[in-house]
Amino acid sequence: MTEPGNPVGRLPVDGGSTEGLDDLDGFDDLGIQEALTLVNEGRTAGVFAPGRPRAETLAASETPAASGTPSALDTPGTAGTPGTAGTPGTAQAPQVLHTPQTPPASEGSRAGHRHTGLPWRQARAVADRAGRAARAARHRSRTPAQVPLDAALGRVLAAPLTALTDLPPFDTSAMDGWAVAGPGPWQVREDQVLAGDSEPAPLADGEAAPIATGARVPRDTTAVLRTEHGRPDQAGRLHAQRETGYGQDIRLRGQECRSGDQLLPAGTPVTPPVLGLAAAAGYDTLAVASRPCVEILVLGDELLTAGRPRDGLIRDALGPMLPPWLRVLGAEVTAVRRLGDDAEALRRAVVDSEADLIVTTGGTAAGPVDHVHPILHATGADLLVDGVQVRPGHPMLLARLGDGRHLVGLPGNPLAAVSGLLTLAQPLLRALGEHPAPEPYALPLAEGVQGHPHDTRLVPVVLRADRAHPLHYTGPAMLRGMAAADALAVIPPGGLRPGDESELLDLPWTLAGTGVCFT
Ligand SMILES: Nc1nc2c(c(=O)[nH]1)N[C@H]1C(S)=C(S)[C@@H](COP(=O)(O)OP(=O)(O)OC[C@H]3O[C@@H](n4cnc5c(N)ncnc54)[C@H](O)[C@@H]3O)O[C@H]1N2
Ligand code: MOO
Repeated sequence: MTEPGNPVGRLPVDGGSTEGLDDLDGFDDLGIQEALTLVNEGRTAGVFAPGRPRAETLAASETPAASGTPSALDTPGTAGTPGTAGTPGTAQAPQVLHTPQTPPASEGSRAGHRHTGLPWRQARAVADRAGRAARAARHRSRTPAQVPLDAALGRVLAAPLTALTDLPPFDTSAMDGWAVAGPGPWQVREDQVLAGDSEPAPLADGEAAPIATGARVPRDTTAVLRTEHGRPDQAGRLHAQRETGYGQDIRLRGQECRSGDQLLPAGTPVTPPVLGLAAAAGYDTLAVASRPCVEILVLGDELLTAGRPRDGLIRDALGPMLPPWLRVLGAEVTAVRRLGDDAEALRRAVVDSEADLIVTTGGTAAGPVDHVHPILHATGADLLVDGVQVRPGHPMLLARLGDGRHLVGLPGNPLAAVSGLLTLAQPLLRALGEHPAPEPYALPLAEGVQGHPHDTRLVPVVLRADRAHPLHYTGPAMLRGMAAADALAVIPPGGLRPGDESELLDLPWTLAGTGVCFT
C-alpha cells in the first residue's frame, strides 16, 4: 500500500520488478526511468491517494486492483484514473495536471522517445478516404445486389427507396365503428365492412355500415364514427354521442406518400423499420450495396485454436473475435486463415487474395518474425498509414495493394487489435460499404483518465447514468476490460479530468444486442 506522505510509494512495484511499467499507456515510449521521473515530479496526471496501492494508480491500465479478485467493472473509475494529482495525506482537493512539460504531438521530438505515425484522427480520415476511393472503383465495376427483403437487413440501400404505390393505397377507416354518410342519425346496414374487403357497396345518405380499422371505406362515406361514440337503438338507428366532423377517422389515400415519391435516399442503412416500409410500399426485393469482402490472416506460430494455453503457446483470441465484428461493420468475411509466422505463406496470401480488404493480425512490429512490413514492401504495396499516434495499437497500418484493394495490419496484442479495428478497419469498411458514419457523441467521464503525453488513448468504458466509467484490465494484451465495455473513450493527449466530456466510440452490439446485428 502507498504510505501517506510518500505518493509514489515503494518503487518498483510488482514484487520489486519494473516489468510492466514499460507497457503503461502514456509511458511506454518514454522509458522506465523517464516515466518514473515524471511520476515522481508529479508531472504526469496521476492520483496518488493515501492508502491506494501504487500499482492501482500508476499502473492502473495494466494492473489488477490490489485486493480481492475484482472484475473489470469493480470501482470502474479507478482504472486508468490518474487524471488528477492531489497531495497525499491532506484533505486538499486534487489538482489536475495535464503533463505540462510534454510538447504537443505536432512537435514530435524523437530525442527521448519514439513518436511516429499519423495522429489518430488523421489516420481515421486516411482510412475513410481510402474506403471512398475504393468504393468509387467498385461502383464502376460492380452492380448492386438485388436481394429479398430479409437478406437486406443490416445492409445499405444502393438506390433510393421510391414508393411503388400510394400509401395508404385507398381510403381506409382509422377506427373500428361505423362508416356514415351525411348527418345522423343513420340507418345501420346489415353487412359489415372488414379489412381486406375489396369493394364495399357505396353508402347512401343517412346510412351507416359497421366497419373495422383498416377496411376500405365505402364510396360516399363522410366520416367514421368510433364504436365508443355511437349508440344503436332498438330500431336499428345509430345515434352519435359526439360530434363527428367531415372526414373524421378516414385515412385518405396517399396521405403518407404518392406512388413515385422518394421515401428514403440511397445510402440509408436497412433497419427493421426500413424493411417494414419497403414491404408496405410494395417491394419484394431491395437493391443493396454489395458487401466488401474481407479475408482475415492470423499470424503467429504461438497460437492455438483449441484447449488451454501450454508450453509457451497461447490461444488465438483474434480469430474468434474479428469475423463477427467485421460482419457488424458490413463486411462479408470470406476466409479466416492461420498462417503462422511463414513469410512466404503471407506473401502468397496477399498476392493471391481477391478480397477488398485483407486484415492481418500480429507481425506489425519489428520482431524477427514480424513479416507484414517486409511483405508489403516486397509486393509493392503503398503504405497509407504506417503507425498511428494511438495507445494501444500504435504499430497498426493501412496499405493499398492496388486495384482498390487494401490491407489493414492489426497489432497482435488483442486490445491493440481492437484499437486498429476501430481506427482503420471501421472507417474504411464504412466508406466502402456506404454506411453513413454515426454522429460523434460524448459523455462526461465519471473519473479522470490519464493521457499519453503525445498520443490519443482509447479506453474501454461502461456507460451508466449518462457517464462513462473507465474500466480495469485494459492493458494492450488484455480483453477483460474490453469484454465488459459499452464503448471506448477517446482520451486526447494530456488526459481528461472527472466530468470532462469524452468522445465515445460505440460498440455496435451495445444497443442492438448480439442476435440482431451479426447477420
Ligand atoms: N521493439 C519494439 N517492440 C514492440 C513494439 C515497438 O514499438 N518496438 N511495439 C509493441 C506493441 S505496442 C505492440 S501492439 C506489439 C505489436 O506486435 P505485432 O503486431 O508484431 O504482434 P506480435 O508480435 O505478433 O504479437 C504481439 C503479442 O500479441 C500476441 N498475439 C498475436 N496474435 C494474437 C492472437 N491472434 N491472439 C492472441 N494474442 C496474439 C502475441 O503472442 C504477442 O504476445 O509489438 C510490441 N513490440
Ligand atoms: O501497446 Mo501496443 O500499443 O499494444 O499496441
